[in-house]
Formats: sequence, structure tokens, C-alpha cells
Amino acid sequence: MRLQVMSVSHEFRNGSVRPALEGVSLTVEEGQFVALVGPSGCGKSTLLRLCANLLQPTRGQITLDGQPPAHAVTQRQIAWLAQSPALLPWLTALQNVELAGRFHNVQRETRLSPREALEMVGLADAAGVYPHALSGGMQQRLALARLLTQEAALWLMDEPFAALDELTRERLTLELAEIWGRLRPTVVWVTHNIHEALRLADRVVVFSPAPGRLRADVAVDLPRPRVESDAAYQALLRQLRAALQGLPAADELLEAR
Ligand SMILES: Nc1ncnc2c1ncn2[C@@H]1O[C@H](COP(=O)(O)OP(=O)(O)OP(=O)(O)O)[C@@H](O)[C@H]1O
Repeated sequence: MRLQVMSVSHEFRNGSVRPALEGVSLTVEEGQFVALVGPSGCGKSTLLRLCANLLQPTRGQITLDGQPPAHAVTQRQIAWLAQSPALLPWLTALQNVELAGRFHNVQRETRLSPREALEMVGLADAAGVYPHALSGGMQQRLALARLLTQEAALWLMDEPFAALDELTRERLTLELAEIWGRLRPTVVWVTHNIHEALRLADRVVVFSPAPGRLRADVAVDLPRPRVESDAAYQALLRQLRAALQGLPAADELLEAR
């Protein structure tokens, strides 16, 4: 699914006017994995919510395969994963996945069965376990399995692994990169972690502090799995740090594309 964000600005108006995004234009091609990074409050989650039709832009336009996001929502083409896995505590792991599959794909044959999805995220042995008995990492894996059965064309991911410990987070990031490589949905991934962005994404988009504007758009042309010690990885890391810190190099990055 191709995502186009065209000159989008968004202001929250609860008593006062709070600009959250200003003049953001961005195209994410079908099957591309784009990470959004930027300081806290720069509007990353707002952009995801706009793409999911949970908010309407104050100015500008967003399209998914040329249609307004509402269309993709009714077609159940958008999957959402956030920090909190939002599992149903009275259902087992398998039942949680089954329920989501039924809800999202009433009329379609799913490519992945709930059991296959559990297997894919390494939870085959936990099918009969209730969410409270799963660790934080396992709960997030379960949420990922649920997302996989939805077969959505666009995955909107709002720091899905941010609440996990560093090791679990790294492991899940690698697993997710592998799953994405097999299914190739379009992904927009919000993160504070530039290593996570560099491990996963085809492109990293950097936002300025609030109200968020596009500060840099960096292609990550490195083979997967990405190796942190590679010189090319380190060069990209420096570019991203410079962009985040607002050094002059950031403007060059933006102009270079
Ligand atoms: N419902 C809302 N009403 C009013 N202001 C809001 C609302 N949601 C977000 N904001 C404001 O909009 C700005 C952008 O918020 P947003 O959550 O999109 O940022 P973010 O980049 O995702 O932040 P973080 O990295 O901390 O999650 C912030 O100033 C925030 O306070």
C-alpha cells in the first residue's frame, strides 16, 4: 500500500491552539519500511493517527493507494501496534489471535492461520496460556501474532517495543525484520531509538522539535541483517545524530534528496 502525506499540518484545539505538525510531505512506497524519529512531542504519533483516520489533518491531505485513509480502514487494510499490547485477559493466547483474525478478515481466506502466526513469533508452545502468565516480551509477540493474521497492507507501529528490556527489544526487532521480509507490508514505525531505526528501516525520516517538520530523510541502503560495526552503518548513525541535533549537516541531508 502506497502512503502519501501531502503538505499536512495538524493543530490540536482544546481551548488553546497547539500546532503538532507543520507542512509534512512524505511518500512511502508499497512494501517499504520507514522509521520516524524525532524528539518527544514532535508529532510522530499524531502522524500515525492521521494515517489511520483517527484524526483529520487541519491542512493538507493523506492518501493510501490514492484513496482517503477511511477507505483503507473499512477495507481493514490498516494494522496498529503500540506499546501496550491490549490483549483480552479472559482469552488464551491462541483465542486472542483467533478473535482478531475473525474480526478483521470475515470474508477472506487468511494466508496465515492463528497457529502459524503464533509459530512465527515463537509462541507455538504458549497457545493455551492466558496473557497474565506471559512476560512483557511474550505479550508483545502475541500482539504481533494478532497483527499478522489481519493481513493488513499497512502496519502503523507506535514504539511497539519501547516498554521492553533492551535484550528482548533487540531480539524482537530482529524477528520483526525477518517477518517483514517474508510478508513485505508497508510499515511506518515510530521510535526514539536510532539503532532500532537503522536495524529495521529502508528509510529513516527525522522530525524537528514541535511542531514537527521534516528535517531529514535518510535512505538506509545496507544489507540485512544490519551490522552495527560496519563503517557504512556508523556513517548513517552519525548522519542521523546530526539531523536530530539540528547540526548544519541536517539541512544538507534534506537537500541531498
Ligand atoms: N489529543 C491531544 N490534545 C491536545 N494536544 C495533543 C493531543 N495529542 C497530542 N497532543 C500534542 O501534540 C504534540 C505532538 O504529540 P505526539 O504524541 O504526536 O508526539 P510524539 O512525537 O509522538 O511524542 P512522543 O515521542 O513523546 O510519543 C504534543 O505537543 C502533544 O502534547
